[in-house]
Amino acid sequence: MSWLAALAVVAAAGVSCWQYWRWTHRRMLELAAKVPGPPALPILGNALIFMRNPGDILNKIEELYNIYGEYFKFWLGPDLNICVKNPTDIRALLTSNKVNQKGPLYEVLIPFIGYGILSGGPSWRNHRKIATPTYNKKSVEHFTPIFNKEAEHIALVLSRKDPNVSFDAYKDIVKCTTQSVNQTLLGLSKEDSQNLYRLDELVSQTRSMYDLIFSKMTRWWLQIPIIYWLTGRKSLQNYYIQLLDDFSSDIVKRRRQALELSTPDEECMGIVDRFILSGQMSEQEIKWDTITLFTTSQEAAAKMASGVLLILAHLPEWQDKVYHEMMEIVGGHGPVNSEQLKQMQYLDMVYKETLRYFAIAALIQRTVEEEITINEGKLTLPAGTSLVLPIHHLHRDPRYWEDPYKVMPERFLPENVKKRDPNAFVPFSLGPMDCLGRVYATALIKTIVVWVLRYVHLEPVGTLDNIKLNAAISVSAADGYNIRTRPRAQKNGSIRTNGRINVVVRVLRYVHLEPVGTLDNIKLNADISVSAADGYNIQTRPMEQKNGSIRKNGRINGLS
Ligand code: HEM
Repeated sequence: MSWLAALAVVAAAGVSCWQYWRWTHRRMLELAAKVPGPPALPILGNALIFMRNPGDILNKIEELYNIYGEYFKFWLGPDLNICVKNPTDIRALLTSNKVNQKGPLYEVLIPFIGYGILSGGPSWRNHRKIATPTYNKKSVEHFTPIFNKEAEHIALVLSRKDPNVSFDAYKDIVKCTTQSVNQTLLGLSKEDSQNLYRLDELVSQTRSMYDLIFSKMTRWWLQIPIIYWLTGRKSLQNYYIQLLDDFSSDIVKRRRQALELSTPDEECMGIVDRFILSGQMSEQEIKWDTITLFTTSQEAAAKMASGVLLILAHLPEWQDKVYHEMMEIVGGHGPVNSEQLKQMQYLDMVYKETLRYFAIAALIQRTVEEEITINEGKLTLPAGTSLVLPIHHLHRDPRYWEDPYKVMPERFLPENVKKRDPNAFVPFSLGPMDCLGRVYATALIKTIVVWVLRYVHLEPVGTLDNIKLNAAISVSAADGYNIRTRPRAQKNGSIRTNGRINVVVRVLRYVHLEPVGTLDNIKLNADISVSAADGYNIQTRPMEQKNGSIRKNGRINGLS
């Protein structure tokens, strides 16, 4: 009997809480009732429809758009989510000062990276302000030599792959972006960068860490602590948190020691130095934002650079276009600079198509802080709504993208861009919480592509149709970025061998070779190894004397 009484009390308390919640949220409920969406269960809302793997979640959202149109709602427990796919409204919302907070799903990131630049919270604005100068155009210019060095190195690595064996380009490219980020954004020396504590472990574990975080975001029952613990996920989380802490502590320690000896120039100062020197952040905050900036940078840039290589491998005519454009503007060797990158229009088109197709942040979420009206005055979003903005779906909306599942860099030809709503392409998001690394990522990724194309010809594996995506935290090709590479020398019998321009080619660039005597019956000397007994006698004539053409001051114009 006493059990029944207790149960009745609990039930009554539950109903009272529910009634109280409905009363305090009556305005939200009233406005939500006007937005279409799938029927919701009590307490759970629509959480069950998101119990699926990361790739399928994108398909489910697409299905809901097809049923309910470009504005629809769903409930995750008591959390009202409204999805908006209208490009004009997306711009208005992302740039509105009524929508200046990240959404509740970012809370799942807090144990890993605390409140800060990516996860939002009270310190977001200040941390972002401190970090921003390292991402601007001038700073990125200073990073060019490091981008070139690391990109050349990885191109050489790719040129040594077996041309008959496919591999996941990401696994190599991420080493390049990691070393680049360490020596630029994080301000580390090459030696420090290569010896960071648990670096390789972190890079190789990032995907499983994202899967863990994403599973907690999308499976409601994992938010119940006892279930999280019982499924072993809590101890896995602890392992990742320790890994992140060890890694970031080592970076901050190294930078503190370096700063005791000297302070880098303002223009090329890394972010960790800025955090330390600002005197406005606790040690823990510095470590959290160091981790945030490390992973957002090296991992996103590597995925996107691998995506560009994958697309070029599958579209040989575009690979040729980009290659020839590169040879014309930059040439076969030497560093590439930002001015040259800007002139490479074909490369830019392929890059943009990659950003569209592999939109790294498939869905972003914000919290509506004050009521705001959209859809030409027809829809009011209540305060407290979690706004879901589907960059992935916007980038595949057939109203703006013909044959959206097809990879077609020509979509970004100027005449095609002109015809399209500019807000239909927002790979870096918009507004005050947009991507900080846009300029940085673009320069690094394009530099990598230039160097790789110089060294190798990219060849496809399988087809490009319907590549499966993994949308956990940041989008990637679920089965990897699989390609084959063939050194350019082997493909067209031309000049590059193991990353060095063949000596003969270099000589031919500088001089015209002329004979001495005849080639008939040359006497050989056969002791130990054969040689021309009377020597290899020739005459040389500098190129400009022969044809008055390109050589100036002993250098080949634009090439050496
Ligand atoms: C091409 C590669 C990249 C793409 C497409 C991209 C895209 C994005 C997007 C869409 C967001 C908004 C995320 C959200 O609201 O939840 C974002 C945020 C951010 N990105 Fe990137 N990103 C890329 C590379 C980078 C790189 C290389 C860096 C660092 C250099 C970086 C740093 C950041 C940071 C710090 C934020 C958080 C900004 C804030 O909330 O204040 N990203 N990025």
